[in-house]
Amino acid sequence: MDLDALNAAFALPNVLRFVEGQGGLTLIEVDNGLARATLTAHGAQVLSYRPAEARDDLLFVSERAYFAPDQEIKGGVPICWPWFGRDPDDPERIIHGFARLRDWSVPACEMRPDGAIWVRFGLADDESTRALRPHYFNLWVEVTVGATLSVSLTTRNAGDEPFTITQGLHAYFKIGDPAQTHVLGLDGCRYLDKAADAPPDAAGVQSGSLGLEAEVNRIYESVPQCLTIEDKALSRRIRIESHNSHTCVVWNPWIVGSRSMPDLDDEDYRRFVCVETVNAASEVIRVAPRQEVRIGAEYRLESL
Ligand SMILES: O=P(O)(O)OC[C@H]1O[C@H](O)[C@H](O)[C@@H](O)[C@@H]1O
Repeated sequence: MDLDALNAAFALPNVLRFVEGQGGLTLIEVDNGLARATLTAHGAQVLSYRPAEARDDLLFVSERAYFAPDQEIKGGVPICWPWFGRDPDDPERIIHGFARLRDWSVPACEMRPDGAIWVRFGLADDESTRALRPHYFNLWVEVTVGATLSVSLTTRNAGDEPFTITQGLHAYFKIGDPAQTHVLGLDGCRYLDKAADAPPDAAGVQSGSLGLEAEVNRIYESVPQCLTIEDKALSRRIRIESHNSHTCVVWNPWIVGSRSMPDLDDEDYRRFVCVETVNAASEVIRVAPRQEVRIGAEYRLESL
């Protein structure tokens, strides 16, 4: 990407600049008084967000994450599209779709009246995407870095045939200690249990808050709009407000899972939990010709 051109168009002295990061990836560094954040055009991914008064980052990024043009980055808020989980057309394909492997363009970037920085990333179909899915599309990821962090993903069907997608904002939240972390707001929600030792069609109903004591890999259905991660070790709450999503994936790979993933440290299961705003499982989204659909989430940190 042409960093000089991006900086000439959008840089704001001491507030926003484009730099080259590890693996040659394009990074956007933001420090606007409300928060500090790092975004990358690779996958249109937020890598880091820390509000001005916060001690710790909202997000986790693995120290073993790959930073390379054709790899996904383990951490931050990966964008999963046009399939979430396994591709129903071909389960051998990369999990969670191709959007997070691509370099997105940065067509717009501005400071809002309240001082927040808004960035728009764009991606459109090309020969290689049409080889995987024969769809004509425009995608936008919009990120707002302010007193809260907002991420949204808009899909526009640019063709004449309807298509279906599943998708997700696969947020990796930093935690201080799994034993002192709970996910609140899922009480009474049905879930599909995808943990490695669960039988193929295992399901359950959440009772009370969800603690982290073993592998968790659950797809919760009909979830409320607002969920909370309470983290006593970091003395904070993370509020997650989702839009156009009624499904939430909670994932912590625990010890065996962390050890099995080359881009995670063996101990990383102690350092994050994923609480993902998704359209997945039975929540498949149909996009009619010329129609736009949007999924989004706003993340807010509060002290305990
Ligand atoms: O592809 P990754 O970023 O490693 O994420 C991988 C994980 O994502 C989701 O949370 C799924 O529910 C898990 O089954 C999967 O293992």
